[in-house]
Amino acid sequence: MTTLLEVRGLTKSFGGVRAVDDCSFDVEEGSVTALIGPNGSGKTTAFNMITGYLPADSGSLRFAGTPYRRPDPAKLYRRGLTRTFQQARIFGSLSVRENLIAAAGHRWTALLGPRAARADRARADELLDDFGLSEKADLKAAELSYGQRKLCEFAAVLMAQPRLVLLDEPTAGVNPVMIETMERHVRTRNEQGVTFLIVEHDMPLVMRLCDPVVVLDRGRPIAAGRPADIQADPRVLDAYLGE
Ligand SMILES: Nc1ncnc2c1ncn2[C@@H]1O[C@H](COP(=O)(O)OP(=O)(O)OP(=O)(O)O)[C@@H](O)[C@H]1O
Repeated sequence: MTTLLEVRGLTKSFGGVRAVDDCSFDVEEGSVTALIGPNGSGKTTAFNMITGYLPADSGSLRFAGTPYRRPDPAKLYRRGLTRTFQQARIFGSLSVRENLIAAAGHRWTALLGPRAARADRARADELLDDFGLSEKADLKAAELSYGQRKLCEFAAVLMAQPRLVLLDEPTAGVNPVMIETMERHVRTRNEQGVTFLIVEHDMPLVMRLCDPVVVLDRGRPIAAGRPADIQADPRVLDAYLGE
């Protein structure tokens, strides 16, 4: 296996709170890696630093062999690292299809001509079909249900054909059918070669879907390994019981 993402010594404090503390871990290409930990253990802050949405106080990362000291979200996106958010970030006033086309990242589609525009539209329609959203394609995204917005955002981040997708709580607040749907899409894309790093609180889902599992506690990784080993690790049990 090759390492797709190396996180080294990431640290971030907010005032007196050290949210992420000398955090290092790897994401192997082809894996579905989980990042778990009790509430407030620094998962989202780590995601925000990895994707360039928040500057780190110190630390670095390497993605696909390239080091990034100050990662920039747009640059990482073009290189194949993308993410979703806890609260899906979509453009409510655009149609569902337009959200996907916008996410293709071809800012110059108009200049590239109608062929490029047709290719983006065709890919958007293919993804909408895969995600069961074809019937919603022309609706304004604001009209989607909460779970459908999450699906729309997931489909949109696939437009740029990423190598690594970070999902921040993909199943938070969605119904059990939607949880299964999300799981199925992660599995399918992973079989097609997409690597995932997932923050998730639904432990049965993490145990079914993810390997390895990295556990954060107070901003530091305290364990990393196979789901069964993580479940039985006393340090992990202590971290969750102490929550
Ligand atoms: N912008 C901010 N300003 C101040 N403190 C922050 C900020 N963002 C996060 N924190 C603090 O940093 C710590 C880590 O928060 P973070 O949201 O990264 O944890 P988390 O593991 O993602 O939590 P949860 O599972 O509840 O989403 C918490 O103590 C939180 O209150």
